[in-house]
Amino acid sequence: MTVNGSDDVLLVHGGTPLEGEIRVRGAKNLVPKAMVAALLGSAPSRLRNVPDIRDVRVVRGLLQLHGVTVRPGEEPGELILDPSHVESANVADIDAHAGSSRIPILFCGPLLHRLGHAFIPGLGGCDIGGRPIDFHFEVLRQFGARIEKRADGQYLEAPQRLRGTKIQLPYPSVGATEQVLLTAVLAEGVTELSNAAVEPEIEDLICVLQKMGAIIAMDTDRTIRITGVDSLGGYTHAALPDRLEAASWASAALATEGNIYVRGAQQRSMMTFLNTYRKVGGAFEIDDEGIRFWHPGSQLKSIALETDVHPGFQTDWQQPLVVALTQATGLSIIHETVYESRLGFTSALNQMGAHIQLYRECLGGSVCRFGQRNFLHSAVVSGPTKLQGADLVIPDLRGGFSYLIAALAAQGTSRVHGIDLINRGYENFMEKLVELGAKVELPGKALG
Ligand SMILES: CC(=O)N[C@H]1[C@@H](OP(=O)(O)OP(=O)(O)OC[C@H]2O[C@@H](n3ccc(=O)[nH]c3=O)[C@H](O)[C@@H]2O)O[C@H](CO)[C@@H](O)[C@@H]1O
Ligand SMILES: C=C(OP(=O)(O)O)C(=O)O
Repeated sequence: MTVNGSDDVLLVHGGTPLEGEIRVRGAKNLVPKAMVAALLGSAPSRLRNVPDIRDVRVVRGLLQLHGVTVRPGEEPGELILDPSHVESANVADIDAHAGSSRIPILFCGPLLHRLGHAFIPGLGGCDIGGRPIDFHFEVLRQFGARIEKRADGQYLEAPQRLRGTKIQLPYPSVGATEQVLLTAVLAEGVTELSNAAVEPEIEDLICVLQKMGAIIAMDTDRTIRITGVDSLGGYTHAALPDRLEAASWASAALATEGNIYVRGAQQRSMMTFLNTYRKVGGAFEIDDEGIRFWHPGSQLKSIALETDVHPGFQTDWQQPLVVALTQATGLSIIHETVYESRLGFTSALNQMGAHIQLYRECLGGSVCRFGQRNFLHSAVVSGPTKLQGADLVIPDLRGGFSYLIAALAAQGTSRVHGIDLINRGYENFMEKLVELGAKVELPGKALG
């Protein structure tokens, strides 16, 4: 199969159910962070189940700039990361990665421990809200770091060894929780973090750090206690599978009336999604190797859905599932409580024939942080509606995959622009589409 991932328009001829088997590998929201954790060790680490996605390549490049040797291991998807010669990197070289991903912010703690200073370029990531990083800098200051914002990025230094501290996050931020973990493990003394995020990817990062020699206790009330140690070793770890990618394919099966076996999908990290999938009328069957998702042929049912921090319904599951909800009978209500601007992608679905109305109010069970603040963060989806092919421009990672699903479910041909963005978090997605029988073409290229 030859696929040139740098092409940026995909022609999608819709109307064919996706059927077959694909495999998901390690989670986009864990693997790059486990790679950063390797910086903290005094010995090489071995990370398995690593997907070939852009966020991994960005972190690999940043680690190499800081003297970490990163090479493939013996088995496919294995990386060996050797931090024996960590060194300062040239600011201009780091800055070349500006805007590429959100992971560079997590280099702060490890670099402060290893070098006493760090430079963090402007962050990238999906444009789905303001995405401030104030919690990150506040906690780093509490550990004793000094931070200076300049035009090209953030300059940090640790005049002395960072000290454990007591932290209460204003909101259970995934990134800020990881920032605390990656900093506290080598800080002097105990750190107590309350209102922490507890996503499965965070638990897996804690497993990685524990393998390296860290002492981390998780309470049931979102409190994490970390007892700093003087040094850490390497780890051998198989990354947990990508529950976000798995749910995207599950939504694709539902929207296209298909049947997809997602090898690698795990029930434990997807329980909330599976409950919702069942309420919508989707069918699934779980075995030891993965989960089969399919449309059972009966009408899909409308639901009320609120995104939330784990164990709630993950916000990254929302956009692909909304496409399937355009095919459900009745009114579905979506309340997005994690990001204030994650529903803008629906305007293109409306151009395709969907009926989705956005609201500033908090629709659904609870009032969220965005309630009185003028953000269109609730939606009512009225279905079922037939979708027609259209010209689509991908706005963000999950929105992009949602447009692919919509185009595949639609009658006629769609031109999906900006598809390279999907390579940031979906490994070999075009090969997978072809394997599932999708009729897709890269203009001027062979896809199979
Ligand atoms: C690479 C990665 O793992 N990305 C995931 C991570 O993003 P990320 O770690 O960036 O998301 P956070 O959990 O930090 O953000 C959640 C909310 O907190 C706010 N916030 C966050 C930090 C801060 O300093 N100040 C602040 O106000 C954000 O604007 C957002 O409204 O968790 C999100 C929530 O599960 C997922 O959607 C992303 O896929
Ligand atoms: C929002 C996402 O990712 P990031 O935080 O990397 O932008 C996502 O994976 O859907």
